[in-house]
Amino acid sequence: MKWKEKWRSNMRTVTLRLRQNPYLSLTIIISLVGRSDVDTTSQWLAPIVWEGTFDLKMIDSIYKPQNITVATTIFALGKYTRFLKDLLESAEKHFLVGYRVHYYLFTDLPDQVPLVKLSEGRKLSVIKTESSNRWQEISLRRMERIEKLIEEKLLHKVDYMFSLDVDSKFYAHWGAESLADLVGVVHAWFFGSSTQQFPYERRPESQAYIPYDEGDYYYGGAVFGGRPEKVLKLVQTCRKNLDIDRANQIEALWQEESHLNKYFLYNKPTKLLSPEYLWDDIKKRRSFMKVVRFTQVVKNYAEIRPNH
Ligand SMILES: CC(=O)N[C@H]1[C@@H](OP(=O)(O)OP(=O)(O)OC[C@H]2O[C@@H](n3ccc(=O)[nH]c3=O)[C@H](O)[C@@H]2O)O[C@H](CO)[C@H](O)[C@@H]1O
Ligand SMILES: [Mn+2]
Repeated sequence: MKWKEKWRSNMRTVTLRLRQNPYLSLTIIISLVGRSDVDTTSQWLAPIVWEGTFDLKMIDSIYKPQNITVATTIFALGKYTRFLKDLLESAEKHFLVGYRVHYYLFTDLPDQVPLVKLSEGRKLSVIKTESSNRWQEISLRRMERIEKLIEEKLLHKVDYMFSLDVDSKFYAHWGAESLADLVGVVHAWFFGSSTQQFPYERRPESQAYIPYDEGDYYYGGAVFGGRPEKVLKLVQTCRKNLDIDRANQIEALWQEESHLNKYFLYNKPTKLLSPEYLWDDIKKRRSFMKVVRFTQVVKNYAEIRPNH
């Protein structure tokens, strides 16, 4: 066969394969052009994880042989227990599949924890926790509870950890590409906004204060993680600053999320997860979102929270 004929026949096969598998075409296009539509590194050269920026096979070949365990804290107090079933079931389908995951579930209502079948190597521990009559308090006290858990159970025992909001659901793959020393997620609603528009705490009286001329990203409080010793420093600092604020009778605009943003401003995350890792069901899908991996589900705030 002449080389021209051979070339034509090869191209016919490639075209046919691509037609049969549109996902393959998309993967090839993304890998050819990369992600020129979004930033894939921060100014301090931390990767920002987007679909099309990582080779999963390569990543799994690094982490799988290490037989790592990833602890995951979830708080479900009061009526928020209703989110557990969907969150856990979807996590078993998409979250670090094939890895050891230990869910630590904090709740005041252990009886309402649904029975969800966990895959091999995965387990769930329930930690009985007192509730509060203010949702703000429930949310921000996660910091001190995670601090205690790390000190008592996680330090030097697990490799990585995440804290996840319970009013959430996984829709697609979330794997080992998300692991690093210190991990934050870029908040979907403030991705692309100017730093002046970020809802950082702007009152100098609060420990979470960030002046208008500072800032780089706005991180969501719903997802953070990393190595236990790094997360310990984070939650400990936030807890101390929350204590000082409490003594001064001031509560930051977005509670612990404001303190988290202050911490990340001066202690940069080593990996940033794109809004693929924290989208919102009520938010219109944008063209840069090739995949939605994890989202906040719709909730009726007035009905579900203990206060408004
Ligand atoms: C998407 C995102 O980044 N969300 C953050 C945002 O609002 P959200 O509206 O997401 O806050 P939220 O009502 O989901 O509360 C945060 C979390 O606290 C827990 N919870 C809260 C109330 C309750 O009655 N029972 C209960 O268990 C639960 O785990 C929930 O996921 O701001 C909060 C602080 O103001 C937190 O930083 C959230 O992580
Ligand atoms: Mn939430």
